[in-house]
Amino acid sequence: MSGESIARTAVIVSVRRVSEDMDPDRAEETRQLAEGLGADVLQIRTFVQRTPQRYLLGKGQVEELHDLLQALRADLVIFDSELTPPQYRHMIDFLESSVMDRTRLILETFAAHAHTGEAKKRVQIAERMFELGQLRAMNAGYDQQAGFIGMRGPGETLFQKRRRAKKSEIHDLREQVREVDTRYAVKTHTRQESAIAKVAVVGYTNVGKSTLINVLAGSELLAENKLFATLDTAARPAHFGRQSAVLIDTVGFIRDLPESLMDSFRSTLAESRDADLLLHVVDAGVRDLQERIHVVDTVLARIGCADIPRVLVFNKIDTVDQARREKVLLIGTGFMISATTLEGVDRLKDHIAEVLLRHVVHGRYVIPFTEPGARAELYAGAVVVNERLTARSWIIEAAGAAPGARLPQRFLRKD
Ligand SMILES: Nc1nc2c(ncn2[C@@H]2O[C@H](COP(=O)(O)OP(=O)(O)OP(=O)(O)O)[C@@H](O)[C@H]2O)c(=O)[nH]1
Ligand SMILES: [Mg+2]
Repeated sequence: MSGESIARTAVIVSVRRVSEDMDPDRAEETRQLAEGLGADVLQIRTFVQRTPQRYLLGKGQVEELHDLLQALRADLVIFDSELTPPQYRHMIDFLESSVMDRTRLILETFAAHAHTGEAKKRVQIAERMFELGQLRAMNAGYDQQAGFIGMRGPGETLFQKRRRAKKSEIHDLREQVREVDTRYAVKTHTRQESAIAKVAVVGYTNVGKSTLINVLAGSELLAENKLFATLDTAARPAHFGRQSAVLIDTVGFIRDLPESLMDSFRSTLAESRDADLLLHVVDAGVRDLQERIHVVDTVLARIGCADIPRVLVFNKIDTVDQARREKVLLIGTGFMISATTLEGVDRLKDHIAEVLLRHVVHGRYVIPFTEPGARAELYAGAVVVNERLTARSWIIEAAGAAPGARLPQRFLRKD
């Protein structure tokens, strides 16, 4: 896998069982992924699988696909599902063109968008793990085909050699990102101690997470109309009323996110785990909105974020008509906004301020000059809104402290 764009003419193939409906959203998403890598998609072709096929498509269907590729002069065929290693090999042999499946397409997309050293290494880990999985599956397949389970043939030795090489590559790469993973852990820990509220912006890919953070924090994170534009998490300070918070931009999710990517990006994804609040951003304009919400909820649960307070944000509301707005409201309670026209953004900000306030110990502290340690504690554990001096003390107004922060409560004046 190169990570370079695949400037080619492509046909997307969607295979469904007789009992299944065509899933146009999935095929469309595959098209977006392919186009994001520079492919020119000539056609989306659906095949119906009447009986389970060892090679996904029947003999006649593979011939039909072969002829279609020739007629269109397409040099790449993309399956919008995952192929098993034997299916993949079979398609390459029979179709005489390059073959990709959904997993490879997503891996390529990540590879193409990885700009930092860290992201590049994580993608490499995912690629090696994917290849290792393919090796294992192929080996198991050969064993079954040849019927010599347990026999030590030359093929097995080669397999073992390759497997060892992959494993050692994965080990080395993991060592290289371990330091970064530790830094994540330390950062999380420090932030918990300083008790500045943390708001993680999560959601399906391309819904406008980075754009929303830029609006809320006045930042300039990369935001573009591409799936997986963001591959590194980023933190940006923002203010909601008198509350300070850190906004966290995160890697987007997608249905069937390859396991290997899920694994190698786990620590980045888990950045959201100690958030005080999750903004789950969705694109109000997509048809499969509910399914996408479900995909995101499932991943959030898997990475340990199920119990964090959550706000649904229906973004891109500028792209939908009134009828759709009403439909969206039936899907769930949330905020309708547009991160580009800014409609609804102020209401969302007020709501975030309110939620953060619920977490906050807000008060006026009178700390004598003889207790500089208490003043330091307050600065570390809360957001200082105002400070003035009298002859003997600091009078400090503080907010923004999360529950559990160590604050010099003995100096708190309740008035
Ligand atoms: N029309 C419209 N477009 C928007 C809105 N918000 C974001 N966009 C566009 O949607 C595209 C994706 O925005 P990003 O902010 O990169 O989305 P993301 O969720 O961070 O995407 P990934 O990092 O790729 O997962 C960009 O082209 C944005 O300009 C909106 O409210 N309305
Ligand atoms: Mg982004």
